[in-house]
Amino acid sequence: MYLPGLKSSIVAAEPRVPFQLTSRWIEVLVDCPGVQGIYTYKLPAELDVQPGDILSVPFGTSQVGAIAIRLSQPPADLAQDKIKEVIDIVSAGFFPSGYWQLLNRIAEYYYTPLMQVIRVALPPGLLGRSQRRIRLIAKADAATQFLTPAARQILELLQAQNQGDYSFTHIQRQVKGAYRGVRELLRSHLVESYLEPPRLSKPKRQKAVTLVGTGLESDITSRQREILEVLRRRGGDMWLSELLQICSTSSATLKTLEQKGYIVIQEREVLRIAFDVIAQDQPKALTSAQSQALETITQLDGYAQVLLHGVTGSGKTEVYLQAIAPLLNQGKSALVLVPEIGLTPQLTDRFRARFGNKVCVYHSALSDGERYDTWRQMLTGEPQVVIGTRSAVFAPLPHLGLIILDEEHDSSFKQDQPIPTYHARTVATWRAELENCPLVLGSATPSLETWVEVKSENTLNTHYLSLPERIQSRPLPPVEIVDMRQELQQGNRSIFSRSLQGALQQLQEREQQGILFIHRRGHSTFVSCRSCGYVIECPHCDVSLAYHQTEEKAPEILRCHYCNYAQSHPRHCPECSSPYLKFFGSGTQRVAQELTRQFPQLRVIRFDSDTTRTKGSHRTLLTRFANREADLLVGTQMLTKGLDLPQVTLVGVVAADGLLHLADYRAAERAFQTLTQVAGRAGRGEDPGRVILQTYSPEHPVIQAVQQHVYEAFTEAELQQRAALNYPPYGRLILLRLSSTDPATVESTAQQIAAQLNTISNCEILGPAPASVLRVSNRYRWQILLKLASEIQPELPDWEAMRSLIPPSVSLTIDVDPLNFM
Ligand SMILES: Nc1ncnc2c1ncn2[C@@H]1O[C@H](COP(=O)(O)OP(=O)(O)OP(=O)(O)O)[C@@H](O)[C@H]1O
Ligand SMILES: [Zn+2]
Ligand SMILES: [Zn+2]
Repeated sequence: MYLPGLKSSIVAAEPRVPFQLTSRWIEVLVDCPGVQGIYTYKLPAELDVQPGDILSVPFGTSQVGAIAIRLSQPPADLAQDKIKEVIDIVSAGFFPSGYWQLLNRIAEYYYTPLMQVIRVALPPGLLGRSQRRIRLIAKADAATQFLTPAARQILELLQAQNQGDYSFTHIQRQVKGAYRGVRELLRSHLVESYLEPPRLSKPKRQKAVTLVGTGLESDITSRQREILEVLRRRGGDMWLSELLQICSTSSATLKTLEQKGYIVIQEREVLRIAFDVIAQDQPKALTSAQSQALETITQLDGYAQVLLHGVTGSGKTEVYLQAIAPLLNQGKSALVLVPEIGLTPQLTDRFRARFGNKVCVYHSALSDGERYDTWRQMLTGEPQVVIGTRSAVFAPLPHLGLIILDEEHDSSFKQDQPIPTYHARTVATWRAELENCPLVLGSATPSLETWVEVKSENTLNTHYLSLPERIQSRPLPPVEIVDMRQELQQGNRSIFSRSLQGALQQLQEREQQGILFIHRRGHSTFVSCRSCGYVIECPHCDVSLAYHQTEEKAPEILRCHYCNYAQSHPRHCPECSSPYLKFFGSGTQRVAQELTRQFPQLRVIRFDSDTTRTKGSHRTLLTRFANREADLLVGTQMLTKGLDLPQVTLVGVVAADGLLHLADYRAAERAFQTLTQVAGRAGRGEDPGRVILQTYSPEHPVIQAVQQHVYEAFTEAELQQRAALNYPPYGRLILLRLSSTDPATVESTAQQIAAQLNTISNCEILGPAPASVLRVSNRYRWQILLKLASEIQPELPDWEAMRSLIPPSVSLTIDVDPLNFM
């Protein structure tokens, strides 16, 4: 089976099968406890079923709910008279029109079976928890004498009830032949059928701590006093779990305080989708660049792709907010996609301050219950704003008026695995097309893909909007580049240059705050023996183990950043027993320790994936920093994304080099984006900012471009190189990843597949080659990279056909438009 061309896929996703008038078939998704799959049913002639309708179908010995996905041909391997018939439509138009077209298009473009696409899109057990109900719609004065006895009996049953509304199962128990009876009543428009999502099972209760002390505490320790102080500063009322986390204290300590009468701990009800009360805020008076941008966006009618290119701190969020407000008044909804959940507390707070409880947050870290609640709220069709990470692009909002992708350049919008390996920006474009609404892509450092798409003159429906200045014409911070080779030559062996040391010294004196960016978490990237050169490696992966120590005297651990294997740090070299083991490369922990040593008075918060593992910890750490409980925030990549803290004046980049020398064709683009974004955190308030960028390659074009704040010049130069090598955005890439526990099988399979693919025209095949780290978690990994002219959907065998070439012990991922080449 071969796929149709790219351009036609939107059309191809629509059913264009020539149906006979008498028999039609439909593929439905059955999704009940224990069963999840796509099945084909026959359609009775009198039912007008559309994709997105909820149906009831016979399944085994019972009847279950199912979602109509697409009209189809009967499966070849089933006798037609064996195919069962759809019983009824339970709820017409349950999903927005075009939704299933979107999922089909994703399945096709990303070489993924539709079922796998549905799994990322829908919360599990959607239908299993819902209930079909029947209610009266008209006064039954006429025509009832023609009804069959069953239908009349049902009608009487409903009329006898106050609201004229019963569950279908109740009717079934009361009336014989309920199916036919209900169908008859539906056809005569006397009743309607609808699907009721389950009511919230049980309100969730959680412990809250309330301050009741007088402020005259005398019989408590200073530690306990500190806890009361934290509670007081936050208005005297906090969730227990939050207080425990912020104060790193135990329930026992809080119990003591309760016994002494300073606090009260009691259970309180929380909404499962909990949010703190946030002060209302009003729309701001826009700058002229903001007004121009807003005007263009609000005047759009139907599909359009808009790039909102605004330097860091130029007020893109305010434009989003004011573009959404009128939509809500028109009864429409908006979808806002953001890169990572660590970024969302601040952004969601801003949205909630403007739109209150019309805002829902949706991301993959929600529990099934929370995900389900949010879904239920979306399907009501009430105008609302959904903010979420990449999977929220599937949020089934009806009446979608606008899609926004904030920080559109960010690579966390791309899923590497499992399949479908979708990019939320690509899917958002299709979704906006299908819903006929605008898509706004916002960034200070747009991806080259978006830049080319919006800037090339022959595309219709694209708009380029620019916010070239910061709010209140604040300057972008000057970037000072420090050549670390010279520092060393001049006798400075510290990881901080003299310039950075001076700036750190000044922070506390001036009551300002700073951010230090480090490329890696952990302490050191690897440990090696000074006597024999042995490097300690992961037993399951072909990589060195990273050294972790959270603070001085804490346990020393070696950890694998690929498979998370951990062991304690050996005292002697496992190879030669020498005690001289040395650490190389510095991560966040090492930098934090070094800071404590050199600047003991400086209060530091570490912000990386090790310290933000638990739910709510991003928010907790950022709130502490915003409340000036620390002078310096030390962290990785996460710091670069959308933080808006006016009191931050200093940004330091400890070593830019780790970003510059990554071995993939996007390294320069990514390094430029990351460094520009992190630099953009400085000087967003009244006090001017300052950036100190330490590097061993000060002459590198990326470093130069970051210093001069020249996005466009950098981008044009980078695009020339991409064009010369036919890399994206000019050519397309598809990466096949193969892995197996058996090194020989995976290698030979990769070779066979590459040979098969060699027959595809217009396609260059690179590899097969072992992945840059061959073995991860004891699986050997090989890759085949396909390079294609842009706009061509290659005639790749479909997923099933490809799968059949591969022995069961080998796993395959087809990564379309890959960003990650590890
Ligand atoms: N018109 C305005 N008048 C006054 N303040 C504004 C205005 N618009 C935005 N701001 C404020 O300016 C600050 C920066 O805005 P915002 O965070 O939206 O910038 P941004 O463009 O998203 O930056 P980045 O890309 O760096 O995240 C915010 O504190 C915001 O409240
Ligand atoms: Zn050794
Ligand atoms: Zn490992």
